[in-house]
Amino acid sequence: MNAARSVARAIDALRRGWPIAIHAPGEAPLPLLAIETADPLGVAAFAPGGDYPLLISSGRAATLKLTNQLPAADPDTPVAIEPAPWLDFSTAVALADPQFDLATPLKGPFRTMAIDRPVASLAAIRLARIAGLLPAFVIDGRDPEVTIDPAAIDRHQDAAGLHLATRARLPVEGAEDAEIVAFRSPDSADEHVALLIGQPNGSPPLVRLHSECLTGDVLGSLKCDCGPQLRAAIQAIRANGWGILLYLRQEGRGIGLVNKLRAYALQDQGFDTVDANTRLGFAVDARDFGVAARMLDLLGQRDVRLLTNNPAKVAGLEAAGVSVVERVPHALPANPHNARYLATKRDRTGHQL
Ligand SMILES: Nc1nc2c(ncn2[C@@H]2O[C@H](COP(=O)(O)OP(=O)(O)OP(=O)(O)O)[C@@H](O)[C@H]2O)c(=O)[nH]1
Ligand SMILES: [Zn+2]
Repeated sequence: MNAARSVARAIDALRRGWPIAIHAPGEAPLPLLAIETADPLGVAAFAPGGDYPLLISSGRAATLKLTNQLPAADPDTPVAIEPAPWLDFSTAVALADPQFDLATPLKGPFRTMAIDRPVASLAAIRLARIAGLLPAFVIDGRDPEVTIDPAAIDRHQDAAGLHLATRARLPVEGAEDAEIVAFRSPDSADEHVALLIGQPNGSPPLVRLHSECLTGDVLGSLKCDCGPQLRAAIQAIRANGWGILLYLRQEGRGIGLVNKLRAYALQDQGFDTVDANTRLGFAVDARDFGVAARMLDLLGQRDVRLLTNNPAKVAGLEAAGVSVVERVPHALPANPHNARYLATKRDRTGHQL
């Protein structure tokens, strides 16, 4: 089966609570069922013996103190938990979902076990993020119908298939001469867009990489700085003469809307934006700026002036072959609701604010 189709089928199955199996070359198949969408009947059908191991990510395992270590350098690193008589469905949910961490003490003890299918296990954690689900699975049940090769999941992340789909004039507030360009890829359903503002004048464009933030961009959330940054970027590009705003469909720094809102719920409990992502089992920043580099390439731009406070964006673009000739700061005034978020970005994720 075509790789893109197999990823789409696997995502669909996981989101419906159906099992899938990951077949990595040279490894035994890894059957799995996402805990978030499972129910007791589904688990009983998948693992009729009632004795099943779980697979979670290292950040979640470190939060649960299941490993005597900090999260692994690659936060997608998988950790397997041994079957135990007290590991029932509600305990599996508690291991997967941090929302009740503070309220309910976990039954236990839980022991980790060696990962015998490392390629498939890592692919499972990545697939959960792509599907917008918590990275936690019941594993080693009955061999399911839907199967997927980890190479298909890697391809899903690859920007090479991205192409220009269409373009049109789009007058926007602050830039009435703008043009919108939409991109598509056969490997992923995300439709990224670029807003081209002003006319090229021979100098490198002023570029803003904006990651989707439904709450900030559309609803006017005061918890982050996305909405004001989006509008200020259009103004700054217009004032510069010309440039490009890339609107990247990487909601929640790449973990998806629902997981971002789970992170917000953890922030309501007092965790900061960094620890909230880790408790959920995700990387602090799961974005891939290769997509942005490919869009710039398709627009014929290899040298850019980048509007950002985030050195990781500069590094990510450079690693993907774009030359960032200048970083232009893009800080906006704080409000009482986002002051801590901005301070965390400055103190913990290297933002130059
Ligand atoms: N996971 C998570 N994502 C968040 C949170 N707050 C905002 N975001 C997401 O962060 C992204 C916005 O980050 P950006 O403004 O593009 O980038 P940045 O890394 O802050 O760097 P700048 O270019 O300096 O703004 C959007 O996808 C938001 O949805 C949060 O608390 N948790
Ligand atoms: Zn935001």
